[in-house]
Amino acid sequence: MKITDHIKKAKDKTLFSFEIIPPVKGHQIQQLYDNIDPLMEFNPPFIDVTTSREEYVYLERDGLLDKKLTRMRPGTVGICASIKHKYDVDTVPHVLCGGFTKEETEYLLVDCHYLGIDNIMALRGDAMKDEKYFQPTKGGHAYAVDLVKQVHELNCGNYLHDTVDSDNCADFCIGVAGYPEKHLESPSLKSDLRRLKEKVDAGADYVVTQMFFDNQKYFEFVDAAKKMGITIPIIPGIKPIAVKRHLQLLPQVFRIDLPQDLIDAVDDCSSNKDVRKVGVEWAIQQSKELKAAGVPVLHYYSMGKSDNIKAIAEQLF
Ligand SMILES: NC(=O)C1=CN([C@@H]2O[C@H](COP(=O)(O)OP(=O)(O)OC[C@H]3O[C@@H](n4cnc5c(N)ncnc54)[C@H](O)[C@@H]3O)[C@@H](O)[C@H]2O)C=CC1
Ligand SMILES: Nc1nc(=O)c2c([nH]1)NC[C@@H]1CN(c3ccc(C(=O)N[C@@H](CCC(=O)O)C(=O)O)cc3)CN21
Repeated sequence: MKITDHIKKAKDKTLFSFEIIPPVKGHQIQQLYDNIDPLMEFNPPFIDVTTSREEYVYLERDGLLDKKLTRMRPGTVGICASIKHKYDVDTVPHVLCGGFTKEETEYLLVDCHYLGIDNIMALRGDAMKDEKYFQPTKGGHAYAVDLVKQVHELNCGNYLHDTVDSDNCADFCIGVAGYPEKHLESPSLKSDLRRLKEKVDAGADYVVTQMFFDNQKYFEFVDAAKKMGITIPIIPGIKPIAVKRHLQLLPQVFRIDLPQDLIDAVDDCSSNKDVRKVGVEWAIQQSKELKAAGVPVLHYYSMGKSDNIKAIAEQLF
């Protein structure tokens, strides 16, 4: 079922969802299930599965270093299919521009259609680890808006190189990313919102936000988006701080600000076990306020061990 239909069906009730990252290849999918199992009692209507960029690895061969390009965490669509089958929930694969040609993306979308996947998160993707800026892949899209257009066209039976007149067209519901504190490459929040509006006009059905730790930023973003004519659901993304290092890492990687009270509380912790507790408590307070404001879904970035997401969900769902 489409995310937008889940939201409509829930009426004014706030739904619970989360996001997971595929295991490093060669590792067991059971690890993933072990972290999903405890969250299923909160009835997530959907689970997102991220896609990681390919990266360079250096292999030693006969005393020389051989540079190879490889994807460390492949399997997004397969994991979506297996989770959908095992738990009977909708799954949302993250589809990236970076690392894929348009043709590869078309085939991936066809797989999703055959697998009964109804939702696609359309993203540009980050720069590769050793690149300073995002470089479009040869034959691939440069911006998420172009990927949204491709999915939208495919929904209409318009493939890249042929049109199919069929009553069995895909009908993907399309999610896109939004940035309450603007995307790192954008010159201003307003320019970034204009880009978001372009994605909506191209066919996006809902937005999931970048993590934020100050709800005011989300509320202002939603207001500004509405003023710009964006009326689709804007789902807040929540990440509980888990280790002291997140104080530096999260602002650096995601270009978001942390409120001083949260920084002080984490600084006062003598162990990462205490930091995890502070992170959970902060996320609970954030979630309660967002739920009271009537957000459609609370979407958690789990990305690993799910004990903290469970502790939050227990207080809210
Ligand atoms: N791997 C994953 O699962 C996830 C990744 N992300 C990351 O979020 C980041 C951005 O992705 P999206 O928001 O989907 O990308 P996007 O293409 O919508 O925007 C990327 C940047 O380009 C700008 N932009 C957009 N269209 C433009 C145009 N025509 N001309 C000039 N600038 C333009 C935007 O303002 C923004 O700064 C990436 O770093 C992506 O990987 C976000 C969520 C999940
Ligand atoms: N720019 C960007 N890239 C992404 O891949 C991404 C977003 N934003 N925002 C939405 C989701 C959330 N994602 C993530 C990815 C990693 C962590 C995370 O906490 N990672 C490390 C710290 C960061 C690092 O070392 O690179 C961790 O400690 O778990 C959280 C959310 C993936 N998505």
